[in-house]
Amino acid sequence: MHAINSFWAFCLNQFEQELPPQQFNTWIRPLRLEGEGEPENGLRLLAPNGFILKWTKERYLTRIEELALTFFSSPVSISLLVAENSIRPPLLEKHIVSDTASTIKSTIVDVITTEKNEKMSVEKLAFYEKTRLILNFTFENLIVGRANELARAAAIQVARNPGDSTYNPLFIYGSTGLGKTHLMHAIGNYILQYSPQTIVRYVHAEDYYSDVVRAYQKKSFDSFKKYYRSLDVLLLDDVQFLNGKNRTQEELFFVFNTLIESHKQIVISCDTYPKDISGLDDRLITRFDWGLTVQIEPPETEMRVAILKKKAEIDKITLSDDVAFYIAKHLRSNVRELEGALKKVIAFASFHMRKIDLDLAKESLKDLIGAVNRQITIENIQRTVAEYFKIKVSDLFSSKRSRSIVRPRQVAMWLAKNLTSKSYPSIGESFGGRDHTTVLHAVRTIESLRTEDNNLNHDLHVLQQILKG
Ligand SMILES: Nc1ncnc2c1ncn2[C@@H]1O[C@H](COP(=O)(O)OP(=O)(O)OP(=O)(O)O)[C@@H](O)[C@H]1O
Repeated sequence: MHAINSFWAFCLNQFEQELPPQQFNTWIRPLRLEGEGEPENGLRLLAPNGFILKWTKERYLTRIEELALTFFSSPVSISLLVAENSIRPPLLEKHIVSDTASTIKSTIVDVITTEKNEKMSVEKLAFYEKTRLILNFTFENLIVGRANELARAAAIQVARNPGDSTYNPLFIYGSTGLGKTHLMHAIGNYILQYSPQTIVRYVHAEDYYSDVVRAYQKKSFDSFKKYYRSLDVLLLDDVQFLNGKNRTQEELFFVFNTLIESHKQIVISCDTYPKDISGLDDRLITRFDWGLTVQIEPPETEMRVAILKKKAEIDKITLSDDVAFYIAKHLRSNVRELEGALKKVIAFASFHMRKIDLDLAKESLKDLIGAVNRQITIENIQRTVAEYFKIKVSDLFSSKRSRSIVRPRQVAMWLAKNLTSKSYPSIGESFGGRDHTTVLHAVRTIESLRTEDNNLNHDLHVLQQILKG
């Protein structure tokens, strides 16, 4: 691999660890390296459009420069440019000319127009950001197989005819990491591609809940309601997170009714079938069943291989069949895990300046695959953490709130999330019947603390080594 390619693989890996996935996927992942070459010629990064260019320059360029200094031990010139053949929605020109209807419409059109001239106000950028759509999550990038063909077909119908009552709401369910979020973003991206004036908003249920709380605190319920009720397409992800949040559910109930009555499209994702969602108002559950409910199942081996090849192709990496089969054979439960493995292989190859072959894949994944085969259990994690921090296992289940207990408990939850395939609710259950939001909070706390706390990082490292054996 060329030095610059290796550096960019290193950079991607680094950003992925430092940024929340949403930010990484939106701003860093779409950047492409121009050409290949030696560091003396500098690093040229291509952004697919003006917004990404501006945003990345403002927020991440300094960090890329720092990483270059670490990697090459000398400064490297870095230029960020808009890709010349950046993809534009086919109907865009028509919309730009003909669409003068409302301020919101023209704002979107303005934002898109600026891809050419790069003159962009922060408000417009923020407005665009409001859709929260990950540009790479498209139908083109989604591999189809038996596991998701029905869900994908339904999603395409929705994207072509948003608001059609046969598919409204579209309810997509399946366990974690199987592509529900990807499919929702694909719907949003497709609609905006062909009809950029549509007001599309992707929102994770946790963020919807935060919006409700903020509206309460700021006494801005009117604008909250107005905003959500003005959407043409609402994509609500992981609705199971609204478990027990009654006030938020009530708000959603009204939004739901308003949108459906005015033939606006709603797409919802969840980890279970509507009737199995716990802690959710029956009125909502019944409504979730009004349109079409589709499931995504874990992909079979051939589909896992195809997904790996597609991901490699997006990253401009050649992946031979034997390597793809090796990874697909060993990691079966979800696609996110597969992607993680592929990234590990790519990073390993770039660090060691080696080509990706079966030996390298085996070497770079021996910990991961060993760990999966050894089946790390939550009980095992609890025992190991208790021993390590010299507390009792029962303290991890208890409601004690002293710091000496709370932190190990959070660490144990973080390890459970990272080393097992258990969902947040099931981890909560294993820690004395706690709510999944407690687990989510613990995982986020540890994620954020570890970036600045070296001792904590060390503890996490050692514990993972012990658990992986
Ligand atoms: N069929 C597929 N083809 C290509 N990539 C896929 C496919 N299914 C899933 N992925 C990828 O797997 C990763 C995880 O998918 P995603 O986040 O959509 O899962 P999810 O079902 O929403 O998970 P969660 O319930 O944890 O939110 C994403 O990077 C997505 O692009």
